[in-house]
Amino acid sequence: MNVQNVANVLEKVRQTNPLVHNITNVVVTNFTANGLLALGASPVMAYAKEEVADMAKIAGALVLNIGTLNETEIEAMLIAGKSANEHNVPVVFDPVGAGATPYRTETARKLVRELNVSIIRGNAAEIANVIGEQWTIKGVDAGESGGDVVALAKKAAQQLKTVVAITGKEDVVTDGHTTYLIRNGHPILTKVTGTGCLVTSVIGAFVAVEKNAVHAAAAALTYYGVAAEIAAKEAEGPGSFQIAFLNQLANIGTDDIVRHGSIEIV
Ligand SMILES: Nc1ncnc2c1ncn2[C@@H]1O[C@H](COP(=O)(O)OP(=O)(O)O)[C@@H](O)[C@H]1O
Ligand SMILES: Cc1ncsc1CCOP(=O)(O)O
Ligand SMILES: [Mg+2]
Repeated sequence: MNVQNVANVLEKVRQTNPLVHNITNVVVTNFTANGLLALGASPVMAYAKEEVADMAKIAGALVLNIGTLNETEIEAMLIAGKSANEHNVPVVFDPVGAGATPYRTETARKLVRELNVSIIRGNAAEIANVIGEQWTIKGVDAGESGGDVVALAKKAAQQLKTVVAITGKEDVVTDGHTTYLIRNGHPILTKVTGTGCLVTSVIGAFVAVEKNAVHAAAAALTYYGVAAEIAAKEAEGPGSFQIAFLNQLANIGTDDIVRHGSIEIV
């Protein structure tokens, strides 16, 4: 996977407009739908247990996010996830806040235990908590906490038998064997709520068209980071950044990714 491959996967998303079924949190719902539309994907949010199995099976990917979890929603996630698994629809999981409360941690573990998750995407602290590792958060950016993020990602991938994407100052994607490091993005992403949740759904759109889950996640994170870098140049603060970022998710193309993308195997 190199920058040209990243651009190729992006073009495939834009040409095929994959349906991404999200069961996500109430904070980020609108931003996620708009971000997926800007990318060129087709977002749908569907939560009722009566319909999630039917929606998941026609989707290109199912994205599960426990940001504002409750029992009704978790029940729907399990029904949707089992339907996706039966119909070979990839499941992408964001364990928002794992470690913050026992309920979140236990629910995240239950979902990865009971479902076949293709990709789990979180910050370092969340991924560490899902696998029961100690991880100290210093400041906002868990990725800067001094721990070995690559080692953590590999350990999580081997333990959970899934592709793991850890985001932060640098992003790591691994299946436990092949590991990519992506050095794109901008610190202002941490000043807009939902930028982690949106990138998980963007990974969903990419894995809908690129079946190699490591390649899909690495491509999505590179594209996302480049869009953020370009948007940050024209933003005065978090407010105008959010708008500029949505614009750049739609506007950037092959040239921008080839020029600014930073993706390497480590
Ligand atoms: N310090 C940083 N510098 C550059 N990009 C960052 C930084 N922190 C986070 N990002 C980017 O912000 C996006 C969201 O990641 P993150 O903040 O880790 O998610 P979450 O909000 O779930 O904790 C990712 O694309 C990541 O690469
Ligand atoms: C603030 C908040 N509270 C519960 S979910 C949520 C959004 C988290 O979004 P992200 O993980 O993308 O920063
Ligand atoms: Mg998050």
